Amino acid sequence: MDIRRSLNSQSLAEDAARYIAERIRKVIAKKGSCHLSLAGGGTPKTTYELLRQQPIDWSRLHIWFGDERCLPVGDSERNDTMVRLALLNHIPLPDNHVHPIPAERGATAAAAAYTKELSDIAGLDIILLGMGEDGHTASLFPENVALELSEAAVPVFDAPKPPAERVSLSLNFIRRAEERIILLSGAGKREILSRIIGGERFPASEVGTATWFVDAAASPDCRDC
Ligand SMILES: O=C1O[C@H](COP(=O)(O)O)[C@@H](O)[C@H](O)[C@H]1O
Repeated sequence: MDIRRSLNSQSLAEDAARYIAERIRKVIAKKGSCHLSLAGGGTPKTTYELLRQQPIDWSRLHIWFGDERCLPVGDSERNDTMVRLALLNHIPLPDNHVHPIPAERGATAAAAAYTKELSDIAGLDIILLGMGEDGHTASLFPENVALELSEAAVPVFDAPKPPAERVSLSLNFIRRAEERIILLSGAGKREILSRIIGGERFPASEVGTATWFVDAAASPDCRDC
């Protein structure tokens, strides 16, 4: 596992924002555009706020989402609401470069629509992911049937973390991206990370090769924090 440790959540956000910006620039230099998928939840918010200050040719970036909660557009618990407030509202990105998951239509219809939209591109260049305290990533929860589905975007029901109905990129599709970056912050993540390092399997450990940005509180090797 490629684990990059940061002192605290602020330095994790700084380190991750710098790294992500550098990766985006590399992809744009090579391909002319970059398809980036973003994570939701609380962990990446500061990273997004710092990412918007980085020198990036935003006109060449496309934003996708790793998962969405089935709530009305604009709901404060939606992942795309957080991403708009922290990043998208502050950068000159063409409207048609933002690809929200239409989760307000319900999980089944939204997953089908997003799978269709994703079929227009060759694949994602970079996927940012988080990990929950139960080892879930995107909206792929341990033992949930969505883990077995192979379309690009899949409906998720019975998620143990509210709301129960969600849409997620599938494990299959996440594995096919060019690059994965996982952000982990806080003591609540330490036990699961330690079990993953010890060889136990959780959805977050199954995404394929990834660069893990971990702060001291989440790090099993940090005895004093
Ligand atoms: O519900 C979700 O949880 C994970 C982890 O969130 P965090 O608040 O613990 O950082 C997140 O990656 C995912 O996008 C989100 O929908």
